[in-house]
Amino acid sequence: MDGGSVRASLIQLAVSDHEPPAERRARAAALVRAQDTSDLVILPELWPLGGFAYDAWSDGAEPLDGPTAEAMSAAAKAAGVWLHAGSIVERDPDGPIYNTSLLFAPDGELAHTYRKIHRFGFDSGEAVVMGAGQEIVAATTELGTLGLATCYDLRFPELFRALLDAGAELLVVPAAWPERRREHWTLLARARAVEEQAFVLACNTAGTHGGVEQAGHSIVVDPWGRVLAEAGSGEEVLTVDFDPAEVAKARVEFPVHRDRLLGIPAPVQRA
Ligand SMILES: O=C(O)CCC(=O)C(=O)O
Repeated sequence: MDGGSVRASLIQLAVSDHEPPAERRARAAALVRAQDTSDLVILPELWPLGGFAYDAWSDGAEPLDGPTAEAMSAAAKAAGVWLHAGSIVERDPDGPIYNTSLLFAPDGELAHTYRKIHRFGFDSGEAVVMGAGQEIVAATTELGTLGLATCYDLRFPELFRALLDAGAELLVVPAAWPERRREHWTLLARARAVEEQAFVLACNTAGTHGGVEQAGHSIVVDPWGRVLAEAGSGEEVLTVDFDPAEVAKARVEFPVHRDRLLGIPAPVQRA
């Protein structure tokens, strides 16, 4: 952090079916280590196995001290950054598998985890084979308070309102969002930034896996809904500098949250 400014790097990793997870893990770790001038580094959702590679999840699931966590902890420490390492398929020895995000501190400690609350897939995939997270996670760091959400969560404004109430200033959203609905991705990222008057740092996947082309277009939006940076479709590292103090300033300058109706009146029944 330099004079109030935070540098964030979003690693929009390409995920394909032909790259073995161990190779992708080594590649991701090298990319994280290279971001040693950043304060915060972010990877996408389920990048070790693939967000749509359902068949690989059961065998490839890993515990919170598994190979991905180990590699990411070492990479965060080597680069000296806060690392939101995207999410893994977490094997809970006492329960189902989960879509779990990992946040590492600059000393390599696993500071927070977040199990995705809204599972995507309706009657298939994640919605069927994974457990749902039950906890809202807002992580206090020297960069600001990070509100954690994952991919499909972006469609549920009530989660982001709860993150606001928990103090979130930077909303971090790793994703494996398909190209087919790319307009929704950028629109919802901006909507959440405007509603919560917060920065949104949304890191998507590139490439094609499990037969699903990914949208890329990772995006960083400021509390006024302005797009500070947006990636293209392929693999890239999107780096942006911003001042987290802009959140408090925006909330004072345009104090919309003051007008929240916490007890919305019941609908009027008409005969
Ligand atoms: O909501 C969408 O359109 C995509 C969500 C998704 O792909 C996911 O949550 O993994």
